[in-house]
Amino acid sequence: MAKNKIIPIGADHAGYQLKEAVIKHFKELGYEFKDYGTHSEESIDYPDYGHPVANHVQENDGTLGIVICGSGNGINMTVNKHQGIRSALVWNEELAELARQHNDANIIALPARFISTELGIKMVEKFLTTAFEGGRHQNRVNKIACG
Ligand SMILES: O=C(CO)[C@H](O)[C@H](O)[C@H](O)COP(=O)(O)O
Repeated sequence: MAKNKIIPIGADHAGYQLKEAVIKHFKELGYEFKDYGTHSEESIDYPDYGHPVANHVQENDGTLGIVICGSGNGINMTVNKHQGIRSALVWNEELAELARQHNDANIIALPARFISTELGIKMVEKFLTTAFEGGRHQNRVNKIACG
């Protein structure tokens, strides 16, 4: 994704520290973020921080977003309720790459309590720098949408 596109990011309290680390690392590389919170480790509800990221991606074509919670599941389920959102919960670099190459994922969901900061950053890097392959995958992606 082009560095001049703003990356929406949101996390719950379990993902707060990783969110801060991701923003710091990628800002140093020239990326820009819209940080939808949360802004501390005080306990909150992940949907309140996932929905704004999904809305942002829906409203800005070609944008890639990042969501983080403890397991990654709750916030991943939240954003995937939005039309046109394809969020992938990833556990290693190859899955982050495949989510872009094969699924044209537009949000990456990270399980902060189960991965290192270093791995989280590596997966985000793969996600942001890998293109959708199209071809046979385009037809499949088209068939994901329903309703
Ligand atoms: O949504 C989740 C589970 O699917 C996340 O892992 C949350 O971060 C987790 O449930 C938060 O748990 P806590 O005990 O309230 O900190």
